[in-house]
Amino acid sequence: MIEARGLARTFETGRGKHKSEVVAVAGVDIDVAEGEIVGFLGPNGAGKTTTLRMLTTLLKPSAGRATVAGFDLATQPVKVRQAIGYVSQSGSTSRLAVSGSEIVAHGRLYGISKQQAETRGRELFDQLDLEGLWDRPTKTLSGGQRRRLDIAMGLVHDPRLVFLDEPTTGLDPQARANLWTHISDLRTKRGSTVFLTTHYLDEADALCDRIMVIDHGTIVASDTPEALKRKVSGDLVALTVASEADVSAAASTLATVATSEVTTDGLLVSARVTNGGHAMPGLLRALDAAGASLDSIEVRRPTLDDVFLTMTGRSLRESE
Ligand SMILES: Nc1ncnc2c1ncn2[C@@H]1O[C@H](COP(=O)(O)OP(=O)(O)OP(=O)(O)O)[C@@H](O)[C@H]1O
Repeated sequence: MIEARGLARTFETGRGKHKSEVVAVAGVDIDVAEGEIVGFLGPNGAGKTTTLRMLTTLLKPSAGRATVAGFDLATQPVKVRQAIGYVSQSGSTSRLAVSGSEIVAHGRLYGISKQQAETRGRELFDQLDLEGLWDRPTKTLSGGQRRRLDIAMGLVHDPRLVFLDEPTTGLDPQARANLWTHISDLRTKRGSTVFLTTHYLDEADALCDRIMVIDHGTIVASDTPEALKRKVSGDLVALTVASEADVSAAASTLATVATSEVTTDGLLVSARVTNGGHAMPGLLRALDAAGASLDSIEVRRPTLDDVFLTMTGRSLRESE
């Protein structure tokens, strides 16, 4: 569905002697198969939106080439546009419009008849939990309803490939989880391929078959969420000791089973351990024998944030 090679974009900023270049996307290769839900993850300013805007023909690449939905980005941009749906970060619904007429007008822009657009629009309202809102002014919709209307607009011409730019930003947790269900339904009920950007790790984890991580305009990882997490060696074991006097005994005992360096922060002593749950009984006995008193112990499976940390040396949350 998407095959991009060396896709790059630089921007010129400033004037005269203040002129400089910003490398927004440094040359990325992207492959997305039919029916996949792929998440494009990265901190603010990493190059997600710029990549999406290039793939949707809204921005000319400075270098590289791509085929999108079977058409060449450079030579067949109109065909690409007709074959894809794009839901931007800010959405495209006017606040002054009425929901149903907005979607019909949008369908007309794609060259489908008024009647076809109305039939498709009502079907999408049904699928996206917007029943009863056809005649409602868009300004009276809740944030979640408005976002789902944006998605319906992006789907009215029945595209095989849908691009969603940060679909759940600004929604409350319940509306986000609800939208995730609708996004996975796009694949199961409509057979759509979905390429979405997000900075929410839980969203990428819950929704995507595959995740591509972009940082400073370069793709630093691309795999299933599970495979990415497996690349981080070991679970995090975090011990909170009872007093400062226990720190050194706890640290040296943890070091005997750790696969990473042991770090200490106040009363917290932590390290990565292969199969943390399995190592726990032996570790507790050894801590006891070493005379280290504990307040609490936590074993945490690697998260996508740990993946980002391993790949880039900083936390995705920090970099935001
Ligand atoms: N029109 C422009 N002119 C100059 N610089 C730009 C322009 N558009 C984007 N950039 C720069 O390119 C880089 C990538 O921006 P982009 O919007 O693609 O990031 P992003 O990953 O989508 O970020 P966010 O999560 O904040 O939306 C940033 O440094 C940004 O400031």
